[in-house]
Amino acid sequence: MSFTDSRRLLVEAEKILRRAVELLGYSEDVYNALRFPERVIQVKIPVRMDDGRVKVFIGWRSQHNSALGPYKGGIRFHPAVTMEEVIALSMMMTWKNALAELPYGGGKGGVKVDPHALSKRELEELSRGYIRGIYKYIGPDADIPAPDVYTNPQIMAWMMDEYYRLTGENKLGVITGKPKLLGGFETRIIATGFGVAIAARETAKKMWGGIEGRTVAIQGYGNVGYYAAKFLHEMGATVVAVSDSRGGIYSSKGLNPDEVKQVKSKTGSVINYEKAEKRITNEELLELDVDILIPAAIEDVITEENAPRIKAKLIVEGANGPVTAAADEYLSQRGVVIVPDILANAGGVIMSHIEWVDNRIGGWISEEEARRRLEEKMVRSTLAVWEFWHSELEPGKHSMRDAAYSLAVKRVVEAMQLRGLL
Ligand SMILES: NC(=O)C1=CN([C@@H]2O[C@H](COP(=O)(O)OP(=O)(O)OC[C@H]3O[C@@H](n4cnc5c(N)ncnc54)[C@H](OP(=O)(O)O)[C@@H]3O)[C@@H](O)[C@H]2O)C=CC1
Ligand SMILES: O=C(O)CCC(=O)C(=O)O
Repeated sequence: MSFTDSRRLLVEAEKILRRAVELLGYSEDVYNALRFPERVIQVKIPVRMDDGRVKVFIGWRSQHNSALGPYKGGIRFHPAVTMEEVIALSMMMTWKNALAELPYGGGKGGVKVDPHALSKRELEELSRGYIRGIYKYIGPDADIPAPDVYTNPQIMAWMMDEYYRLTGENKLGVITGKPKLLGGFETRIIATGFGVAIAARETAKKMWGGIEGRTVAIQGYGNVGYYAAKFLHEMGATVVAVSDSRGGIYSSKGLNPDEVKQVKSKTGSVINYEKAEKRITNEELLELDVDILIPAAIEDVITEENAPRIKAKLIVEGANGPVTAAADEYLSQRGVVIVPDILANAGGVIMSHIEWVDNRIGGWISEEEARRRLEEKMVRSTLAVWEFWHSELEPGKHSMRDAAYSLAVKRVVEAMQLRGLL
């Protein structure tokens, strides 16, 4: 399991798109019109390190499709980021934004770097350098970045400020996921994990009548994994296992997500939580006999190889691309319900949209209102996909991913047709 084979994510994204295009009865021309990004910007970022030498980092911004509005999607700082990975993630943003009925196209950014190895000053230099490379192509009506893996509100603040220095335009809406003082919302921090928990709860209601008492295993204890655990625990589910990059822990009676978080903050990893019954590996976590499995770390963790050993009846994709197309088909045919990433983890971008609207109208939306709208939209999207799956497709033959992609791809194609692009 690693970020390394990143070409694979693009291959997977193309496979899923092809399946949706075929299901919708569109031609090869339509597939090609949707497959390639509209623009990919490569950025070379020289950073003066604390020891005096200049180190060069490479980053990208992929702008996949703008039929429904400005490009929108996060920026990832990770040592294994590649251009292909960023393109694949930007394509997934196109479908995610369309499915959530947001007025956005899809974009994504990434810098190949281990941010944990940088000092605060070096990280600021890198963040500002990235914006110097892409500022001509972004803006509140052009492309609106946000946080993703290993980026955070402070990084968004530096990036927004750099945009202002370069353009003279102090536009808060150029970037979302900012600190509260700079037009952000505290709700953005919890939004993706909260949304994952809502998608799980609504699907569990359909499958079992409710989520109370259902056992849950979560891979990844960062922004998405921790808040998914916290809210599922509050909803009455039993979180029996969690993990991070150093491994996982298991407790049959359930873990307290906040206590585990405190231990991780103090010691660096969930594995140091002493009240757990035992330590487990990330591979073991995925194969636990639980009701609900939430991969919320990295892509491609459930593949043809381990799919036969997966025991969960419901998988909710917190991460982007954690289940390969082949594993999705195999598990769906076995009756496992998989809530796809473009639906399950849309809470982050839904909240980003609320922040962007608020920035443009001068700051009127309260945290309470934002959270209410976020929950309402997540419930509506989840139920819409479920209903479409059951009324228009054949569960068993088609997966919930097929339903979500059909709805999303159709919206993008229709927008392109209206614009005269198809
Ligand atoms: N943040 C957001 O709003 C959104 C995020 N996503 C997706 O969710 C996923 C997680 O993002 P996010 O929570 O923000 O990222 P974070 O950087 O906050 O957390 C990532 C977590 O994954 C863990 N991890 C990293 N590598 C591995 C590995 N090889 N095995 C197991 N765990 C690993 C990390 O461990 P450690 O703590 O030890 O570093 C960390 O706990 C990504 O796919 C991202 O694209 C999707 C939509 C929105
Ligand atoms: O909030 C945003 O715009 C970023 C969301 C994102 O990158 C994602 O959903 O993967």
